[in-house]
This record gives sequence, C-alpha cells and structure tokens, in this order.
Amino acid sequence: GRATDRVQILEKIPLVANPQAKEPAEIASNIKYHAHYSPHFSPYKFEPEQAFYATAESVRDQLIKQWNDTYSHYHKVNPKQTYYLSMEYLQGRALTNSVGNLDVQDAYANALKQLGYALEEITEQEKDAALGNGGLGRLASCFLDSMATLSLPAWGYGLRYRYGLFKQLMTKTGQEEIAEDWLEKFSPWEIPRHDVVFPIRFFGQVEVNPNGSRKWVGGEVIQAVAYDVPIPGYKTKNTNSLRLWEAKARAEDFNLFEFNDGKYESAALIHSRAQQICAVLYPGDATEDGKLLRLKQQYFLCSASLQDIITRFKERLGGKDIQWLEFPSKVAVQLNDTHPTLSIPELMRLLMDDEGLGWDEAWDITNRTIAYTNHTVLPEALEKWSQAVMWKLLPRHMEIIEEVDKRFIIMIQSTKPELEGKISDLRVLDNNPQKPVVRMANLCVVSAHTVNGVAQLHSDILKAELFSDYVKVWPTKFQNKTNGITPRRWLRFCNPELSRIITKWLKTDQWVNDLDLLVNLRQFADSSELQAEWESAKLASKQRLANYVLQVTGVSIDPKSLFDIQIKRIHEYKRQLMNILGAVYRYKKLKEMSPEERKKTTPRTIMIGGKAFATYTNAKRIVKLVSDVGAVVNTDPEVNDFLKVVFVPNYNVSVAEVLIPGSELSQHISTAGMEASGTSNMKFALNGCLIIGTLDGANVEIREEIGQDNFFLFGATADEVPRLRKEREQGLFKPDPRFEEAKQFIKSGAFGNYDYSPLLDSLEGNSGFGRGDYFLVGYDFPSYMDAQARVDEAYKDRKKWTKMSILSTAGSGKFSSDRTIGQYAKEIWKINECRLP
Ligand SMILES: NC(=O)[C@H]1O[C@H](CO)[C@@H](O)[C@H](O)[C@H]1O
Repeated sequence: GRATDRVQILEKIPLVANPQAKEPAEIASNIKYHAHYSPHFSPYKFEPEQAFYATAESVRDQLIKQWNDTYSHYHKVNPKQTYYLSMEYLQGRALTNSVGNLDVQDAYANALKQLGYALEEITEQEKDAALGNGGLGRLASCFLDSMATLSLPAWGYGLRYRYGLFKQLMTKTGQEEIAEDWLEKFSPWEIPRHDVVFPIRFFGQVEVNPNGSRKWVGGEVIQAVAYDVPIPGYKTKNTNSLRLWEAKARAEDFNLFEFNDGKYESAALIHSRAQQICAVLYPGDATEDGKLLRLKQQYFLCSASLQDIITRFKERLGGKDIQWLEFPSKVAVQLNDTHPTLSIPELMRLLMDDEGLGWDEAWDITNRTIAYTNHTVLPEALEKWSQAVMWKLLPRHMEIIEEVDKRFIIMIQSTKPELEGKISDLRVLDNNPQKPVVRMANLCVVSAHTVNGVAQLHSDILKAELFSDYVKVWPTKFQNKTNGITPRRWLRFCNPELSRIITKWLKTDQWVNDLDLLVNLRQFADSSELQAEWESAKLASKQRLANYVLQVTGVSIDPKSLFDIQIKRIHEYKRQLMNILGAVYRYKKLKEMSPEERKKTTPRTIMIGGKAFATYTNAKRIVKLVSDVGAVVNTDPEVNDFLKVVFVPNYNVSVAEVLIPGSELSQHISTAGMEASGTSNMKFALNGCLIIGTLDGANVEIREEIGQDNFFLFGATADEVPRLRKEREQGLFKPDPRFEEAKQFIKSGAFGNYDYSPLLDSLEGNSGFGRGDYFLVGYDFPSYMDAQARVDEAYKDRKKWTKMSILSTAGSGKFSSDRTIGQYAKEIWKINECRLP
C-alpha cells in the first residue's frame, strides 16, 4: 500500500551522493543516497522514521563541511575561546533548527515532497534531546545557538546521558515517570571522536614525591570519550561544537581470568561502573542531589573538559614553549551554576601536579580563567558536598580545597579584619561536627574572577543578601547578565505565520538576528490591517494547539476561548497551586450563575503543564489536583462552554514549540524574589502572548520593555515578602474569603475523593515546616484574582487586546540571547567574533 508507493517513489529518484546539494532534486537524491548507503533498517523500507534518519544524515553532510572549516579556522587564527561547562543542555529536536539556520528549509521541504513526504511529517519523527530539567538547561542551549550565530569561538561541554529527563505519563493516580532512552536507536547528529579520550580517576590516595610535589594515584580509572554535536549559527558559516562526554572502561580492565572462572559480574564490574556514570540525568530542578554518583558525574565533566582544553591550548601553540600565564588570555571557562565547581580544584591539580606550576601561579591562572553564573537563591538548591565523601572520592581535590579555604581566611584576617566575625559564613568549608561540608557556591565566589546573576532583580538580591559580605571584599566581581532566548527556535521556526507578518511589516527579516528591530512594529500597533493579520495568525496557532491537546488528552478545547497557559517545572515557589485555586473559584462561581450570567463571562481554557521531581510529594499532588479538577469541569455540561481546565502531559521543548505560539495569556506568578529569571516568560512575550505575573525575576524587565499597560501585574514585591512572612508568624494574616471558599470547595470532595488536605494544610497555620503558607499564596490570592478579572475585561475588547499583543512582541527585542551572549563575550569572557571568511 502506501509503504510500497513510497519505495516506488524512491525508485524513481536518481541515486547521487552530493553532500553540498542545495537544489531540491539534488537534495532528494542525497536523501535517497543515505537511505541506501547509511542503512539502519531493512532494505527497501522508507517509512517516516527511515525518511527522518536519511534526511537528518543529508543535513548533517551540509553541517560537517562548515563544522570542519570552523574547527580549522579557530585552530589557525588561535583566538581566545570560551568553554561553557554545563551538566544540562535541553536541546529538543535539531532537524528544523538545522535546516532553518542553514537557510535550506524550503529546499528540503520541496525535496521531501518529491519523496512523498511533508517536512512537518518528518520533523515529528525526531526524539527530543532532553538532557536537562528546565530553565537552566534550555538557557545553555539558547546560548549555544547565539554563540554560533555571533560567530564566537565558543564550545559547550556536557555529558552524554543515555536517559534524559523522564517521560511523564498521566494516570488515574497522577504523574508516573517513564525512562526516556533518546539513544534507543541512535542520534544522527553526534559524531564520536575516538581520538579524544581522557583518563578520569576516582578514589585512590595522594602520594608525596621526594621533591615535595604531590601525585594522585590508585583508585579506579574510567575513560572519557568525546561525542561532538554540531551547533550551526543563523546566517553564518560558523558551526560550533557541543562536546558531550561518554564513559567507558579500558579494555584491559576486563578481568578475563574471573570471566573464565565463571565470575561474570565481577569480571565486567568496571564496565558496569563506567556505564553508570553517564546513564541518567539527575531529574532535580533547583534542588541539590547529594548522591555520590551525581558527584562522580560532576567531576567526570570537569576533568574531561579541562584535560581537553589544556591539550588543545598546547596544540595551538604548535610546539612553541608553553607560557602558562597566557592561558587566561586564550581560555575563558564559564560555570553554569555550581554543578561544575570541581573545575576549580581540577585546574589547580592539573597545573601543579601535571604541569609543575607552583600554588600562586596556578591560583592566579585559575582565578583569571574561571567565571561563575548563579541561577537561584533557594537555600535547598545551593550545593553542599559532604567532606567525608569528597575525601573518599577526590582526596587530592579536597587537599586543594582546604588550602583555598585556609588562604581565604588568612586574606580576610589580614585585609578585611572587619569581616572577621563573618568568616564562618564566608569560608568554603563548613566544619560543623554533625556533617562537615564543602559549600560549592562559596568556593565559586572565592575562586572566580566574575560572578553574575541572570536578571537585574536577582543580581541585586545576590549583592544585597546572599553574597553581600563578599561584595565588601570584591566590589567589582559581581555583574548582571539578564537571560535571553534564541529568536530562531522560539519565533522564526516555531511560529512561521507570525514571523511572515513581522517580516512583511518591518520590510526585512533582519529581526531574526537583530531582535531590537521589532520595536519598529510599535508604529503599526493600531493598524486594523496589521491587527487582522495578527489575529488570524494567532487563531491558526490556537487551532494547531487545540488539535495537539485533543490528540494527547482527548479534551476538545474551543479556540474562541481565551487560551491561558502556565508551563514550567512544578514547584511550590512557582505557585501552580494559586493558578488551580483560581480555576476552582472560577468554576464554583460559574456553577452558581444563571445561564444568562454565564454568557456574559469570558470563556477561558486554562492549561497547565510541567514535570514534578519524582520524590517531591506536594508537586505531584498539584499535578493530580489539576487533572482531577479538569476531569470534573470539562465534563460539566453547565459550564464547559465557559471553562476548561487541562493538564498538558509530558511538557518538553517540542511541546512548548506548539503551546507558546497558540497562547494568549501566560502565567509567571512566582513568589517575588524566588524565580531568579524565568525564560518562558520571554518566549511568550515574544510570541504576542500577554503575561499575568508578579514583580519577580525577568518579569520586571519584560514589563519595563513592553510597557506596564501591557502587563497584568499583581502581588507582593520581593522587599515586602520577609515582613509579610513575619506578620504571618504573628498571626496578623487575614485570608480573603474567595481563598477560603476555593480551599473548602476542594475539601468538599467536589473533585473526587483523593485527600488534598496535606497539600492544602501547607497553606494553613502561622509557621512550621510545610505549613504557614511560606510562598504567600493566601496573601497574593486576592490581587491575583483581581488581575484575572482585569484580564477577562481586557479580552472582551479584541482591538485593545491585539494592540497589547503587538506591543508585547515589539518590546521583546532585549530578550534575545544574542544580546545576552554579546554582553558575556564583552564584559566577562573578553572574546571577539571569529567569523569564517
Ligand atoms: N533552575 C532554573 O531553571 C534556574 O535557571 C534559569 C536560567 O537562568 C532561571 O530562569 C530560573 O529562574 C532558575 O530557577
């Protein structure tokens, strides 16, 4: 049937290998070439999956040339280069992004048409590369896209996890986690570099050589092998690399004797231990995970990456004598949060123990090379590793960390005696007898030349609170770098309809890599012609979203209703609970209305999506509550024309690319001072979706840029929160009756017999663990509901709403990750573009 037709279609296509094909016919041939000569499936099979792999391989051909040219260009020019170390990269799918950045999208669409396929049908075959948890991981991926697009000599280093973030399955009992094997078949984008292999040691002991130098010996040694993923830039030939490390045991470590003795497990023990290292991404978002394997993963990333950086630094010297003091003028290392902090003692170890430098030289080089980005002020997310575990796994590094701590204390006592009393908080080691730990954030602040926050409010809070005493020691060390998102994936490629309109009215598509140009849309915000086009694009995206929701949940939603969306990791500080309590109150009021009254309301579809950390009970209860409320509301004939509540399962990058273009209102309602930045807020604003939110993270700057009239603001501000918590403890808090009514309605069993009192009790009482409404849901609920009422009113005036939507996009220029990376390059890394001729 169709399958044979496809093969017959394929038969007619000439079989010609042409890696640099640009014309559709040539491309079709090249795809056929890969279907034949890069076989991964049975012969004469060309189903969507086979077509995807063949297409991806033909695109990879196009990338490889630019990739190799870029590699040799950087080698030849030998510019200062940046190395971004991150435990997470949330890349999503690569095919659409690659053909888009190579500017061959239309050619590939035509070529596939000749092969009997639509490009969309093929791109959907690709699995998300979900090697990250949320904002921090996706930011790293947006940064890679901007570093390439700005033709900056920059590399990403990460781990090649076998299992990325779990798949979220929604069942009667709520969220279930399913392992997601993204490499089950293979990734067409990665290339193993069997000549880039480094030994990584664990455990063992430190030996002192006769000349007093120290050497780390013994323990177990695992090999780190590089797998490179191409990172194409937009409208540039530069194609950078994301180098992911895989772990494998040395062949000679396989114990043949034991094997022949039948002791198979122990014979292969070292191999299974090696496999464990990169097996799974730790699924905790904004929480630390103190497991030994996590620490092994972190060290594996740091050691492999630094050994590789030093090896290539030497290579680029072309045999000339090594001037180590020049290392920082050729190498900039950025730590994405504290997860790669071990880079600091590892660089010290490599410079002293392997290269023979003294402490002061090594320290000077390390300090001038490494910079650190902080992504959260949440206490439970600040990593502290047990000193005992560190001594066992990394004895040489613990020695170096002790020395850093000692020298820091001496420096404070000699240069900042007024801070003597603060040393126990500022020092790197916390030697409390219960559980002595290493404070990773302190080690980063003490060792790095620059520390930055990820939004202005967050950076101000770092300087005024978390790191305030360090500011007294190093007043110029602290910077702000407000986050950004790549406009390629998050507008140009995921919302082609809106992109076409923007290009038409701006008379250029330069905005795709010069996003500040969007401001020129402002002059047309009142134009009914633009508004009509804008609304039709939004409606088309809403229809696509509605089709997707029907497909994955079975719930049909009405594109004529207001599409209200909150998608992000489930966490109490992000207050999805306030959103669902608001929905419950809205439902209850609709039930109490007469049919006439209901008709006057603004129909709304509330969609919530996000994964909860498997052991985070309250987060899983929130997920269940949303789906239980939806199950009742959506099947209630009295109200389901006016309200629908949907939990969108398995939220990831590809789902976001469908949801964001079709959204009209998005919620970023965290307790002020707790969301460092947020980045989905930027993606929504860029796609003309209005925001209801608190003055938290990047919301503050988005509101400044798009205009406060186009932002539905509510809630306590960050500086009010400590006082409000205190007043709560003193029992001064008076709950809003709507808040009480919503809670009671849930407790009444209106949404099934699951016992939600443990979750709702977290909102009760004046204080105590898991109680006392620490995230101020009760305090902010009334202003939140008032803001939602303003939304309902505003949505009735479509002309006004569409104008606000256009002004939201027009004011989003600042939030391009090109602006962010441009600032990192200039103000932290001191690197320049190195564009291919
Ligand atoms: N864990 C995160 O996602 C963190 O990093 C992101 C990227 O800087 C921030 O936007 C987010 O507010 C923060 O919680």
